[in-house]
Amino acid sequence: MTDLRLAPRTGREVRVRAPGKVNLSLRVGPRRPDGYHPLATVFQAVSVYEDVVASASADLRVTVSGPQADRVPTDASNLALRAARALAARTGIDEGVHLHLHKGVPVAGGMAGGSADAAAALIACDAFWGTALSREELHEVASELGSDVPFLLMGQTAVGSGRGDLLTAALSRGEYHWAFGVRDEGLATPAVFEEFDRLAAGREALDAGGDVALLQALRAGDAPALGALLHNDLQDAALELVPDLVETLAVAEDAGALGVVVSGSGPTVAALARSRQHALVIAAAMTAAGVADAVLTASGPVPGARVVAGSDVL
Ligand SMILES: C[C@@](CO)(OP(=O)(O)O)[C@H](O)COP(=O)(O)OP(=O)(O)OC[C@H]1O[C@@H](n2ccc(N)nc2=O)[C@H](O)[C@@H]1O
Ligand SMILES: Nc1ncnc2c1ncn2[C@@H]1O[C@H](COP(=O)(O)OP(=O)(O)O)[C@@H](O)[C@H]1O
Repeated sequence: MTDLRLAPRTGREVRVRAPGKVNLSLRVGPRRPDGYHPLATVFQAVSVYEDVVASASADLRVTVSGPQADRVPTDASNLALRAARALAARTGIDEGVHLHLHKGVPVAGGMAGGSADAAAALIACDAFWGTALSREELHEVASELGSDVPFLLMGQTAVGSGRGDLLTAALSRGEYHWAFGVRDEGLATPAVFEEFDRLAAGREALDAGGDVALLQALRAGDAPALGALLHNDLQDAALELVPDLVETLAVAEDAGALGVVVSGSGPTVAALARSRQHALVIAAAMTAAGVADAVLTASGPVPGARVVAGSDVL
């Protein structure tokens, strides 16, 4: 029998899980003087996850695992480290933490994996350091870190305005099933907004009331209606930068998707399926046609960043 006193002492750790997202609708207005664009968006959190573990360390440090880990910076620019630093500054904490990120969300794919890491790191460090911020305070820190971070704290379904950080929960009935076509080569969000500016020069102001029918479809749990209403103003810009995405969208549509759309700033393609089984069929069609480097299936809506286990391991 193992003598527990001889086992390595791994110390206390806090585990947090945060989801990725898809923008069911993303409407973009003209660039503001501060460089951001006003958005009217409907977010859905989906069951593609980032797992973050906080444990003791003398300094602030991050390690990363998962299929695309080599594409994630581990220096001070890492969004999880930035989140830890922002929380420490706000609460006057002068302690270290080691954050390990296991990434399930595609990197630079328009599904907000980095923002999910930031949201998860906020929850993890808040529990690890015992700073016990309120939801409102966490939301404030989150919105300083990035436009998408507050939604990954909140999860489920929400309408976003401002630069995407002002949120109102939206009613949604039932479960929606997705297939995602992922590219090895990501797209940088600022580059896609720049391309949008180039294409949209002179276009109308933001159509903030454009999602009434989509929100009604969500309330009714009407997946076919939702599929027909999926919308992304950044899609043309993403297609301009990665023209092959047209084929990915077409293959998913031919496989019977209820609707297809580029997720956020892309290049991930999101296809709404009739069922979990149908999502697997669409994913297989994308793989067989060679129009995606990897495929994922998921469902939504799911909760935002939350502690899944925290223990004192002796
Ligand atoms: C496009 C969206 C849609 O949900 O998602 P992703 O595709 O990145 O996942 C988001 O607006 C991205 O949010 P996030 O990735 O947090 O962006 P931020 O860090 O705040 O901003 C990165 C850059 O994107 C541009 N940006 C972002 C948000 C916004 N409303 N207008 C912008 O012009 C700006 O150039 C900014 O410097
Ligand atoms: N923890 C992180 N995970 C992923 N990317 C990160 C992280 N921290 C910083 N980044 C940087 O942010 C970029 C985009 O982040 P990500 O959230 O994955 O994509 P998107 O904004 O398209 O949803 C990456 O290319 C990477 O350089």
